[in-house]
Amino acid sequence: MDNPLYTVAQIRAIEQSAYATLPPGTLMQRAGRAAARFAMELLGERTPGNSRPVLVLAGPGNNGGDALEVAANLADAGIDATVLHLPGRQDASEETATAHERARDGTVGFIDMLPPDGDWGLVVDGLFGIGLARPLEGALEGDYRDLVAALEALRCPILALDVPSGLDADTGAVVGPDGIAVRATHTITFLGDKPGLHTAAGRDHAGQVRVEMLEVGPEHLPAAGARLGSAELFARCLAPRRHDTHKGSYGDVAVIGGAHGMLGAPVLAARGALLGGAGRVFVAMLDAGPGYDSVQPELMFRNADDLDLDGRTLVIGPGMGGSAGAMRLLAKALDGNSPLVVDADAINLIGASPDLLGRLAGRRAPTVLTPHPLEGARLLGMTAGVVQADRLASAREMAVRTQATVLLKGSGTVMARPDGAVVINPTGNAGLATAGSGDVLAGICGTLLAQGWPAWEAAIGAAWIHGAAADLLVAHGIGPVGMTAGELPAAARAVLNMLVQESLG
Ligand SMILES: NC(=O)C1=CN([C@@H]2O[C@H](COP(=O)(O)OP(=O)(O)OC[C@H]3O[C@@H](n4cnc5c(N)ncnc54)[C@H](O)[C@@H]3O)[C@@H](O)[C@H]2O)[C@@H](O)CC1
Ligand SMILES: [K+]
Repeated sequence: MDNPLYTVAQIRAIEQSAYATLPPGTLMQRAGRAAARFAMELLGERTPGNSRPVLVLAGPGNNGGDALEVAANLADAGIDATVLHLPGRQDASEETATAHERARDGTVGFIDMLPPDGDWGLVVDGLFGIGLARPLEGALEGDYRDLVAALEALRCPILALDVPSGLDADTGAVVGPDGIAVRATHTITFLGDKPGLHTAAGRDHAGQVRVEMLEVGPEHLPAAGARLGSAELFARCLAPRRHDTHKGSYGDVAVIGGAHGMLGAPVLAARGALLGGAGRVFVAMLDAGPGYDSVQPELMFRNADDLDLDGRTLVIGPGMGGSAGAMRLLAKALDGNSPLVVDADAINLIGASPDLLGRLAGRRAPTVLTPHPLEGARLLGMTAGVVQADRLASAREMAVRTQATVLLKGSGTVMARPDGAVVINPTGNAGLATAGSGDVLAGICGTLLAQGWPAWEAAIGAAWIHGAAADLLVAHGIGPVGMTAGELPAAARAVLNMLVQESLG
């Protein structure tokens, strides 16, 4: 299944192309019908026979027109719908004006302000969609800010039309330095899915996303530069294991890191690599550390300076620090021909050294970088805030500068390639916001490279499997609160085996 993600500019182009073949207002009417159906599903799910009214928030533009259509459709279905309409200063479009008339002519109720004691069965957010041009603000502009803040206190489902109001559909950032956006439980998005619903603040604001194409056919759709991840994107790498194999058949991983005081990081990465299926896994410590891992005694511990790096997949950086020794080892790893995952301190070192960056960009072997936003920011010479403001553009820029596959961690992990292709990972949860989970991810990425996966599939697969492992743990009550990184490798192993099993059909 292909899950394209379109920019606002592309959605506008799809709209224009489709409108050229349709009578005016058709798409808005279709959007209104589809969203009203979704609203009724949500009302039905809550309590059968729920008679609490639906509050529909309608803004000044066509997103508000969609909302008015929803209200009219709900009223036609006998549902008590109340519209809070904030018309704005400019004239509404013809379609929105028509939708307004339709709602006015029916049994829809209209109010001017949110009653303090409203008891709603559902709120429909049709304030702003892809036309949001600036942050939501106060009094002069119709009290959008206070209205959205007041929704936070409601306990009913909130269905956002197209995009939760206040969220940037391209980036997933809340618009404005001190901005606010609707926190929806569900979003029905029109004419194609949008990256901003799946990364940065997007996942928290969009809730569950349903894509509604409004009967617009594929001939109107452009090529997407970004897509939402799925197991199908790496399915071709999921080979069942043959009987006649041995540990050498599944690759060696060496995790290089572990300066004094940070010895756990490479061990976590190594456990991720081992349970992810590599034949043999080494932990190459920079400083004297433990001789073995009592939890996972299969791991082989070496001094980093003594380990032969050739013929192994390397994961370099976890807990590595920034010593001269670390730098020397990193230069050696970058110059070699081994598949490589560059993580944590190794990324910081590259960010501070044009020489190391040059060696990285000159590599030929498969290479994946796994920065979190701050490491990514160091690589680009900017702040983490700037990276987060546009995660897709930042990841693309990192991929261009490093000529490597980049996996930018965070809610809605973004994978980017130097040619500009982007995938946003859909799995995972807040349980991953814990020390060491990134080390395990680097280990999983390394183990997939060691088993022969190309860099792109290894990055997409590692993010997907790591997130799905966290989702599996949550399903068993292990998180999101209190999930630990050490619990991830076994869960990732379960996910990987399930995927292999499923790939057999
Ligand atoms: N693109 C399409 O083909 C379709 C679009 N539809 C809907 O139309 C929406 C886009 O409509 P519009 O382009 O009218 O844009 P919006 O309805 O998202 O908002 C634009 C309006 O809001 C005002 N505005 C923007 N930011 C503001 C702010 N912070 N405070 C106060 N006012 C602000 C603008 O001046 C303009 O009047 C989509 O998101 C979707 O919901 C649907 O009708 C289906 C078809
Ligand atoms: K909206």
